[in-house]
Amino acid sequence: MKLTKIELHHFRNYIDQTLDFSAGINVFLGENAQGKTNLLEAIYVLALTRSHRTNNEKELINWNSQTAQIRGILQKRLGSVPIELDLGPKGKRAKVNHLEQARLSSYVGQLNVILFAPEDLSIVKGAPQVRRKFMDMEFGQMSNRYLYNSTQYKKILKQRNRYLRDLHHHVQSDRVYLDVLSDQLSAYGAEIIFQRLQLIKKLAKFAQRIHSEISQGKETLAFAYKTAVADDQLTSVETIYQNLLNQFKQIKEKEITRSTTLIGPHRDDLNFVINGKEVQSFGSQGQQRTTALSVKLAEIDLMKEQTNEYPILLLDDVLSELDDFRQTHLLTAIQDKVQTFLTTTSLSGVQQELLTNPKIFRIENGNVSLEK
Ligand SMILES: Nc1ncnc2c1ncn2[C@@H]1O[C@H](COP(=O)(O)OP(=O)(O)OP(=O)(O)O)[C@@H](O)[C@H]1O
Repeated sequence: MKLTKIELHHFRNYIDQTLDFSAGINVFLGENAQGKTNLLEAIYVLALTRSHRTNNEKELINWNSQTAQIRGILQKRLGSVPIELDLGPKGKRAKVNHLEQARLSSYVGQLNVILFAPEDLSIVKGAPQVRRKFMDMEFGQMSNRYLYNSTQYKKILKQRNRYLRDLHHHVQSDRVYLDVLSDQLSAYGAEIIFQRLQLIKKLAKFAQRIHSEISQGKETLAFAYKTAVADDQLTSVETIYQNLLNQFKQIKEKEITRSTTLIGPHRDDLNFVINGKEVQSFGSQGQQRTTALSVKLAEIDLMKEQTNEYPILLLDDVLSELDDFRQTHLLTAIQDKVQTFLTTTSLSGVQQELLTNPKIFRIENGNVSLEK
């Protein structure tokens, strides 16, 4: 999959901007605070309908405007597909082939992106929510079912937490309704956990091979999914569902006292293990970086396997964070396969011989010019 063109209207500091992209490497080059990341963000938002760096969508719209539009032309195996996302005070509207989509979840997945930013280097050591967000963002793009389940799960989780609070403060007393919410949460939660397990297994297979290559055969990387559901109950959606439901019955009083849902995929975690030891606790900085890189590269392969198209790679100021050896791995792995967009303040820290025919866009205060 390639993004051949993008049009921005009133998106951040871009008033009216049209850019034609190379199918290979595209570089957004410029000083700080000129609008490089805004361009990557526009591609990310066009793909996922939400930003990777803000939950406040108003921030995406130019300060002097009420609405913003992002349009893109995708080149897929089966032909060219125009997509469009409109942002405004009434929310978001998405179009594919000029047809408005009733649900955003049916739109996500048209354009698949993988973002690699310096924060991703903390995927190993960072807080568990970083890894949960990672799973939700990646798996949601690969599977509409996953995206639907996690949207429903979040909705019911919110309701359930509110209801637990009400029970705690005696605003409500009907425990049967709590059981109804527990049942619904267990059903969506079981789907999510089961799908995560399956996709993690596939992701691990690719990551293992890549990690072994980068570590020159010295290290074996494995993934461990941490959940409140007992290992021997993880065999099917049904067993996970029953297990969650039973646990909810047992911890009901505790949850009311704490006014929050204590188990489920929103509390789960993903751990990385090298040669039998958890990288989180024991890994060196180098091992953590190699793990992060292996996971990112594995995502590309997994997305290709799941969707039959290579995703687009967005590298936000990350090359300068990687040493030559890891840079070489990254750039060789994507060469001639994956359309890439990277931001940098300078090309001097980048191994330019590995950037084949890059199209270089110079960004100055929201103005874009092509570098000869
Ligand atoms: N909603 C908005 N409307 C207008 N301008 C905005 C808006 N949001 C951000 N900007 C401007 O965008 C610029 C920041 O752009 P961006 O985050 O892309 O920086 P960058 O070029 O990636 O720099 P760095 O290398 O520091 O990350 C700032 O000048 C900021 O004032």
